[in-house]
Amino acid sequence: MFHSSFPPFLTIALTGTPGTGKTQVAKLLEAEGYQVLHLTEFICSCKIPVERDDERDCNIVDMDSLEESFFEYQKEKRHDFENKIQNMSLSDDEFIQHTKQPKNLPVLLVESHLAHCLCDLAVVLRSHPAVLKERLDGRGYSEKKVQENVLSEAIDIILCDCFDYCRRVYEIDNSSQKISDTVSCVKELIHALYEDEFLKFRSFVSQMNEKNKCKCKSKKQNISDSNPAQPVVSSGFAAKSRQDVKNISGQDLEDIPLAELAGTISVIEEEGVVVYEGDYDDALDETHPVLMKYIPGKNDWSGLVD
Ligand SMILES: Nc1ncnc2c1ncn2[C@@H]1O[C@H](COP(=O)(O)OP(=O)(O)O)[C@@H](O)[C@H]1O
Repeated sequence: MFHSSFPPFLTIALTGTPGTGKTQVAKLLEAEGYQVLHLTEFICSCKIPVERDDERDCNIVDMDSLEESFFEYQKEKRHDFENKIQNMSLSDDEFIQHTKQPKNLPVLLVESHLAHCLCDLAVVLRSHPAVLKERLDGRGYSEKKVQENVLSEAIDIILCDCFDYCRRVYEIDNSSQKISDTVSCVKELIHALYEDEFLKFRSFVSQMNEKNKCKCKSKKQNISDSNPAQPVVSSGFAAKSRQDVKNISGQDLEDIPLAELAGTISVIEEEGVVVYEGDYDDALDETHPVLMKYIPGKNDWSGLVD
């Protein structure tokens, strides 16, 4: 019999271009009791090797070393969670109720523009380039650094990156939101995501038991196999605001090979919306990432919860 005594413990990336609000949102969630890892602080406290790139005015982190330390940390967090629920005997419904309390939600939210490289689920905070520029101008960054970040947001660099690493990707556009609304969006999303992963996991376990198949390779892989292949549509700032971005950053997007910047995913513009059509197979073990745009109060979770 396939047996799993513990429900899943998830790590979810809270990622986005600098200035999109990751740190502030994560701090507010932490204050409510959610488990948050601020990756920049973690990199310092674990003494992960970092090289300075003076030309681009940024730090380059040794990702192998970061991965190693992060997976150890994640393992500890999962063990803590398993120890906590070890002696509770809750039905599935009771367990889901239990997780409604932030401190009981078995989710580690990892906040950083690198977080999606370490997690297989991602929430991407997005801000319109004009809004982002205003926020970054107030930070005392060099003009070049502001331009680079604004451009990166305009052409969905972080979002595209997420498709290389994550099996489920969600974006929240906070350009015209109050920060408290963004926090509510993230909360609703991570609870719904947990419930969905939990139900899929349970259904997987019972299917395995029914069929009495012990040969499953990995729980995670099988759960993600049930995601349907879908074309992915982004908020497409690049397409909507080519001229805006040119005005703001002084760079002409016409000169930039978008598909090249977007890595393995080719970018096609269709009627003002950027459609990503990708051959994700190599990067994602034949699974297809699912991108959902979060619209406050309007999301239909039926596509998410089976
Ligand atoms: N809806 C919003 N969501 C997130 N941040 C917002 C929002 N509106 C304004 N902000 C402001 O944008 C800034 C984002 O900064 P920060 O959280 O440090 O971004 P990051 O960590 O992504 O670099 C903060 O000053 C925050 O108060």
